[in-house]
Amino acid sequence: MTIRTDLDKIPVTVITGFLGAGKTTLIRHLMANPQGRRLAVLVNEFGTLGVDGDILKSCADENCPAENIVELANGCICCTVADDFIPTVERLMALPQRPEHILIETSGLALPKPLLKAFDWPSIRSRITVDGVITLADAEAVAQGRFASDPGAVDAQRLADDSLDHDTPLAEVFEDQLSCADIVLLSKTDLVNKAGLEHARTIVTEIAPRPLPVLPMRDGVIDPQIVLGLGAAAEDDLAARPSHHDGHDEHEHEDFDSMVIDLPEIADPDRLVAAIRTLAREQHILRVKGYVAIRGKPMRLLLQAVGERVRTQYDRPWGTQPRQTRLVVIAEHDHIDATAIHAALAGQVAPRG
Ligand SMILES: Nc1nc2c(ncn2[C@@H]2O[C@H](COP(=O)(O)OP(=O)(O)OP(=O)(O)O)[C@@H](O)[C@H]2O)c(=O)[nH]1
Repeated sequence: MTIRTDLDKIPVTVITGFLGAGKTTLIRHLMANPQGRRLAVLVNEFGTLGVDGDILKSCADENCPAENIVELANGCICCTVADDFIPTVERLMALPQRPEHILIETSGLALPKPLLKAFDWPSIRSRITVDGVITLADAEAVAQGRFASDPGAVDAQRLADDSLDHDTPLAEVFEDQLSCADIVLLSKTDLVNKAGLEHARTIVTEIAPRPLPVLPMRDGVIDPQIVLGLGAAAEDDLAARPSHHDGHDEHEHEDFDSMVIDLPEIADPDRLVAAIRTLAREQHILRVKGYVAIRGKPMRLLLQAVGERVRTQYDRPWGTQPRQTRLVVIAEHDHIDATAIHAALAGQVAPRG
């Protein structure tokens, strides 16, 4: 273990990437393989339901106890810097057992650059340095052109020129996240073949404003020595990380909406999954996550959907908690039809009695 004095800056790794790219899965892996470091984790979610924080707290151990895992829910880390983010980081630094490395998971819709700028704040700058920005990109989604439909036309120049802003909101977030990266991890390699992986790599390379290491990753498994300890001091290197929102103090999240759906017990998990797949196709849903109460099952079902890919897992008994289904749904604002989504999910509720 490294010996640290109070004069040493605490390294922070920012883990970013679009909704559902696998950020929480990577952090779980890093928590399980901390390389002797005492960790703290700050997780930011777009929706109001703290699913990621809950998942991470269930992995707490002596290297990263539950009090070292904090959530900034219902927001965008980049817009709440002064009010929420800085005080939270200061709280982490004041823990009796000072963390030796802090991992920050941004929400999948956050632009990482305003966050990097926060590390320039006087109270933070002298005590923390951004060791690196790790950007995850879902290899299958990228290869299918879900972010940049015409990769040949993607020109890094456009990032610097507001007048050429023809991007979709999805593409803008994706490009900003790549622009900030020190390393790009192409996640979910099990869902693509070799050609798909190479295609995704080409798209990322064309979008990135400078040459970057692009590494494949499955189920969050990567040698922590590759992603931690980069010493990038990203806060000193902002100009090399262009953003669509450079020059704007504020940015809007109106392009995306989240809704929380509360329901009683669900009859059949397979039919619920099928209904979510149909919704993802027809309502352009980007992400669904939360907990489901299945009639007759003592365990709660953790449900995660990224586009049409749905994963479920019974994670723990309900115990004394009310058996209630609660899902957060995130979609593009122009496409979301809250009534249709609610009706389709309510159709899966178990009949009374
Ligand atoms: N097939 C496959 N699924 C994966 C892999 N990594 C993560 N997933 C799944 O993808 C879903 C989203 O993973 P998360 O780690 O929650 O993604 P995230 O980026 O933290 O999601 P948000 O915080 O909502 O943006 C989960 O169902 C994971 O189990 C992988 O390598 N392969």
